[in-house]
Amino acid sequence: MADTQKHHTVEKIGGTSMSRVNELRDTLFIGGRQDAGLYNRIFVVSAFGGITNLLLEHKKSGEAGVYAAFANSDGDHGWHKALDRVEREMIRAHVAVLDHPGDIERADAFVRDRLLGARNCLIDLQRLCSYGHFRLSEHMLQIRELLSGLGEAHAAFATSLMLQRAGVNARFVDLSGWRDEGDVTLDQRIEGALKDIDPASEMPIVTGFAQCAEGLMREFDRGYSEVTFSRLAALTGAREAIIHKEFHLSSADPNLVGHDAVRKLGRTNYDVADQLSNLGMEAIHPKAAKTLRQSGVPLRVTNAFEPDDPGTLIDDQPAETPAVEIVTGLDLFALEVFEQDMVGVKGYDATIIDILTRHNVRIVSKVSNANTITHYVDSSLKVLRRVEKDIQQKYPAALITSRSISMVAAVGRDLDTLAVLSRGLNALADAGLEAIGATQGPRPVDVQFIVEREIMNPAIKTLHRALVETDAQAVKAAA
Ligand SMILES: Nc1ncnc2c1ncn2[C@@H]1O[C@H](COP(=O)(O)OP(=O)(O)O)[C@@H](O)[C@H]1O
Ligand SMILES: N[C@@H](CC(=O)OP(=O)(O)O)C(=O)O
Repeated sequence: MADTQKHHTVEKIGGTSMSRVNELRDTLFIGGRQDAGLYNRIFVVSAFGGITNLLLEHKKSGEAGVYAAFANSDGDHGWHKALDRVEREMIRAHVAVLDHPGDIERADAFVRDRLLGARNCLIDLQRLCSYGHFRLSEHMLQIRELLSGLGEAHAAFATSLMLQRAGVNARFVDLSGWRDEGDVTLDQRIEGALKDIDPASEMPIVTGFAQCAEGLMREFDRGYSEVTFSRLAALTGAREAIIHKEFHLSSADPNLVGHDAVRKLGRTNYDVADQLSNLGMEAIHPKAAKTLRQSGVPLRVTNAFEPDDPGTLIDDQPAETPAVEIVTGLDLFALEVFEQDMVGVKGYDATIIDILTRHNVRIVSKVSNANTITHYVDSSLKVLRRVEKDIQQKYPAALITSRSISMVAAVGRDLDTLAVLSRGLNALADAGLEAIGATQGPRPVDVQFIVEREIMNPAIKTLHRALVETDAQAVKAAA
């Protein structure tokens, strides 16, 4: 790309919206724009909805995709079926968004070519590793990267076909490292790919996955396309970084609480965005938020399907009026370690954390008292069993239990004057819902309620009604 421009924006489209990318052609991409007005926008796209789940593993349920099937295959070929399924679903995804038979044919060929390449690569690797000198385990990360890159490359390719057909000078920019030899950093990968592109007259459609020496997967794992997006925005000095979502960033999931009950977040800050990421809401990947914040690029989250609405601006500003901004929930496990001898002895917590870190378990929150330490963790039960075994080995007398629970959190800026904890508990009790626990830290940015999994959704609705809808009415009445 020619010298640093301040005119352009970098815009990300997530998987859910990508599955409807045809609806965005005449609005977000083209709309009323003509000629030069179309450009100075760099798009970073995720794989079509559900494709990465099939390539790797399901983000929520953990159900095996190609990667997981290959990793557990012990030389058998069960993963081939998983790859066949990816092929069918990729084709289904682009058939749903492309109109022209010529484009569909090219996209079909693209899918077949890439999947055949990936399949052969995995077969060769499996054969090589049957010799014993080569360990499959040493290549798992590269395999994960090879597989995930397929999803974004496919989506970016199909989108550029769609736009070219509509007369846009769109260009497919593949950062996935396909058949590429170079060992480049993320910055070099991005700069190399953009160096001969003029965004003032071309619209780059960039893959959300970028193959690089740091290993996007190793550092960030799922949600990586926001990392590519934010790095690209920072590196090119974008005027604004924009994430397009299926809905406005709302006070709760509109699909759950109701489209009329939720309200759009007009503005919020990075502190709130970090809490949301921690709760799996992915308003933005925390590492991506950091990059944008540090480089001074403003972040906007919009509804992709309402391109005239400015959406939510995320910056470093404090709140104008304190309020609960979002109610969201997450299924977790409560890993409880109880030992009478713990009282007054140091080191238990550090040991548990050590073990959790070794097993790569994400800690969402924790509570402790004299003889019990409970970590609320985002993990599969399988991994948690290994964690329990390791802790038990260290502390043979400890009673260790893992219980499935949900955490429902109310997040907002400056919550300290709002009595969120007590009002939330009362609202739950009034609705006949029991909280197993509740916590509020000294920094007034979130309050967490622990409930049984079966009541997570009713608890979200109840807390949203009490803490967002009622407060909004009160503010309106007072005005
Ligand atoms: N507070 C919220 N605001 C908006 N959407 C939410 C919220 N909480 C959950 N969601 C859900 O997130 C889903 C996916 O969001 P989106 O960011 O568009 O997808 P992707 O992660 O694929 O980019 C939406 O369909 C919506 O049901
Ligand atoms: N498709 C990848 C990368 C990503 O960030 O997706 P999305 O933007 O749809 O959350 C994943 O599911 O992890």
